[in-house]
Amino acid sequence: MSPRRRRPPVRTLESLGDLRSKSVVVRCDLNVPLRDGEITDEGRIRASLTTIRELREAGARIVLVSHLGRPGGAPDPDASLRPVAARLEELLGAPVGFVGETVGDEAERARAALRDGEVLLLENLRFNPGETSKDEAERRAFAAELARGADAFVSDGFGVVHRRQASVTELAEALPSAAGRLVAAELEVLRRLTEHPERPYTVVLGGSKVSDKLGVIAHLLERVDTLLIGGGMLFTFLAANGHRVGRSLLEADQIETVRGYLAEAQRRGVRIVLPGDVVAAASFAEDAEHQVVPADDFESSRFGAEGIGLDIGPDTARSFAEAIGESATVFWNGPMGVFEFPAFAAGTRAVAEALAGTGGFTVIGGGDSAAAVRSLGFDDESFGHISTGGGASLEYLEGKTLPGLEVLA
Ligand SMILES: Nc1ncnc2c1ncn2[C@@H]1O[C@H](COP(=O)(O)OP(=O)(O)O)[C@@H](O)[C@H]1O
Ligand SMILES: O=C(OP(=O)(O)O)[C@H](O)COP(=O)(O)O
Repeated sequence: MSPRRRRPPVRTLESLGDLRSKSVVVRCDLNVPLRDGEITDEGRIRASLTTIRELREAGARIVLVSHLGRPGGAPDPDASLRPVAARLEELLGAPVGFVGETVGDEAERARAALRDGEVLLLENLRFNPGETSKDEAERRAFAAELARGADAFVSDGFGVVHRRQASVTELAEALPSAAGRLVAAELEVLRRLTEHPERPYTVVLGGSKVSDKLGVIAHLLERVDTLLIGGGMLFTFLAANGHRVGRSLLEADQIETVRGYLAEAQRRGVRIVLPGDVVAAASFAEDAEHQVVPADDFESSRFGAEGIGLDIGPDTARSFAEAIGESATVFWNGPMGVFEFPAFAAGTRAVAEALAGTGGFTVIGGGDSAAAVRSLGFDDESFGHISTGGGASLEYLEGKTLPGLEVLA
């Protein structure tokens, strides 16, 4: 097992001193799922309230910043945070101002007009190329604009602490900075998973951010007993085992890497459970015709090579549930299928039921995973913890130093 670096604790709000009449920029992760402009899961908004309330009580002038989706550095009306401001105002029970830009004259005026305890939300950070630029100087320049006129920075967007982005890393360096209450609370739970996970320890991986998340497997193999692979991720594994996967999500350039993971797992005695059956659909659509097929013969469905895999099959769901039931610790990130379409939600539901039914310690991470279990009718209390960050918690669990935490140490 590779040596575990001890991670230094992050600075908390106390380190910022008296914030009365101070302008405080707060990085939240208000990246909520939207459908036809409606918020379908408001978990991340609710999770941000503790810090905002505390700063209001302290008399700070609060400037909230967040991203929503991946608009790619240019304005996109479908990714506006305006609906989030309206919902935040209701949940907070206090006015939340909104301006339709992140930086610029209008944003500056609104920031300067804030009085003690007032809250302003700026438009989507990712409408600006500087936010996600690979060039550090560009990120620094954008962070300097965000920092203008501010006295302090609070990092509370746990879902993005694994990103080296202007509002996460460079902004924290530009101002006196500290972790907010959400980030501190998330780290508290994740520490329990990294320091003394009770065994057997199972990690369930799915979702669609496959290229982001495949990389964590190398390090997870040093830490877990069992890995269950579903969601969009499973097809790269099937391809690595020589199977055809029609038009399913596939990271072709990762096939060799995945073969390496499979070999390494065998060497280490880690069990990687791959689906035995999957649901093939005629197209990526809510009402698509579909059929259960053996995972090793995906193109045998009536859709042939045109088929697209949208869920794990019922046998797989049963075997995943069994493995979860035998585990003392379970971490799950990424839905097992396209749960937003009821016809392809059964795998995700089965895994959620198994987690809810086990006596072990269970953690679910990720915006869509959290949205999935809530939309399927599970209470947050059915699980040990629901983390607001999927990629962030996975990278934390694999032992990485996360850039957004390093700058707060
Ligand atoms: N087989 C699949 N093909 C395409 N998308 C999938 C598949 N399985 C799950 N998904 C999608 O993955 C998305 C969530 O992925 P991701 O963002 O990685 O999870 P999280 O937000 O929980 O970290 C969901 O919108 C779901 O529809
Ligand atoms: O949804 C998020 O992450 P998650 O899907 O890993 O939970 C965060 O808002 C980060 O978004 P990003 O993966 O576009 O940087």
